[in-house]
Amino acid sequence: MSKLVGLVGWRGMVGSVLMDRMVEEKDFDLIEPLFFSTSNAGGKAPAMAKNETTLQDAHDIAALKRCDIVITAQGGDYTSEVFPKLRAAGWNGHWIDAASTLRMEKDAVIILDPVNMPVIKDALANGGKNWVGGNCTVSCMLMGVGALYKAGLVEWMSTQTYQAASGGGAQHMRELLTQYGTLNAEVKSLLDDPKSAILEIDRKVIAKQRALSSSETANFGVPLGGSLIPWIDKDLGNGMSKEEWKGMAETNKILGMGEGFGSAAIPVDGFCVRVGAMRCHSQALTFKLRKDVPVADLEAMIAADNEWVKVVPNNREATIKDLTPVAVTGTMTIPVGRIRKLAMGPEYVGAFTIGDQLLWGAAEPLRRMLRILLSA
Ligand SMILES: NC(=O)C1=CN([C@@H]2O[C@H](COP(=O)(O)OP(=O)(O)OC[C@H]3O[C@@H](n4cnc5c(N)ncnc54)[C@H](OP(=O)(O)O)[C@@H]3O)[C@@H](O)[C@H]2O)C=CC1
Ligand SMILES: N[C@@H](CC(=O)OP(=O)(O)O)C(=O)O
Repeated sequence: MSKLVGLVGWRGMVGSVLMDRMVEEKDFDLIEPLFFSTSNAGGKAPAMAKNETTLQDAHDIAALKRCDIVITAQGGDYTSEVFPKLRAAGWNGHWIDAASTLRMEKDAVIILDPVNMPVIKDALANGGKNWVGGNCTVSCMLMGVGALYKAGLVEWMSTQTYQAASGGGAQHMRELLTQYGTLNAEVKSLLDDPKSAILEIDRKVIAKQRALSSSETANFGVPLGGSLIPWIDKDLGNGMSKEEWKGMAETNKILGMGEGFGSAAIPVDGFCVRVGAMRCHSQALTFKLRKDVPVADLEAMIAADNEWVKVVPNNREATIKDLTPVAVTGTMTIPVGRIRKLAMGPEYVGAFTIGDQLLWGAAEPLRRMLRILLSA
């Protein structure tokens, strides 16, 4: 008999991408889905429903308890409220979650199976039941350059990120586009006149950016269109943003290294920056390798690591064509390019990588974990 799989958060942005991928990969052929809602219990479940066509109340512990597996992309507040109650009620099913809430819990595994299948298998063999998707930036980075970690080559890594508006959620994407629209409208007549002075356009744009209404900056707090914001997530009070903290903590946990695994953690640190891209997170990486390895060998290792990674030749033409958010958005491809030795010495290597933060950064690891559980 098919497993009963509860789906919570399926109509949100991450959830919608997840549903699309599940349909594409025919995951629904293998399960009996039970759709939940926090706002429309009793309503009609989406077309993927089979026998269970009524939306269940996502806060109804008894309804959730019926499920063999629950997948949620509803968000951290939902997880904080419902997950402890569900476990306390004696539910022993598998919980697959997109939110960060449980990620660093001892009994939770951060799932990214092309990178850490051994860690997942080990946890499964030991009765693991809690599976959490990683931070989008970390997951996309490891899909690209995980090979260097697996080979034990990385002494440390520094990341400089260029994170898209979608990381904040749907409203942030809308706000970014509204800001771009407002700025364009402000100088439209000057742009239409090829003889207009660029410095006048520039003056008007900066004046408008500084005067954007509070409703036009309600989500980011400041203008992002035509600007950037070098802070993402909470202020940890020690000069570090929470997004930056996740880089080292999650990279090591995903790889089964550092605290809790009886080995030294690999240092990962840098700056996380919000830019005016829509839904792809990009990162410039600096590696200190444990030894001097030729660039061609590094490229070969990266290219052979998984079926989605694609090495982009380090030349201008290939880079501007294939190594941009516009090229990558909506695809499963993880391009890694700009791979070259840096001036600091032969063990120092630079690379640039991009991933769709709603696919590999959020939805895809969840549906792949479902498949792993179904085939276990
Ligand atoms: N955004 C991101 O980049 C990432 C997000 N995550 C995690 O996933 C969680 C969900 O994120 P995200 O998908 O962006 O959140 P959304 O705000 O898009 O969706 C969350 C929920 O909001 C409710 N909702 C209310 N109004 C609407 C509407 N107009 N359209 C769709 N849904 C609506 C839905 O619940 P209901 O149907 O019950 O009303 C939905 O499941 C995050 O909180 C985070 O924990 C993880 C990785 C990346
Ligand atoms: N913080 C990420 C998005 C996200 O949801 O991250 P996390 O899953 O670690 O909370 C960003 O803003 O780009």
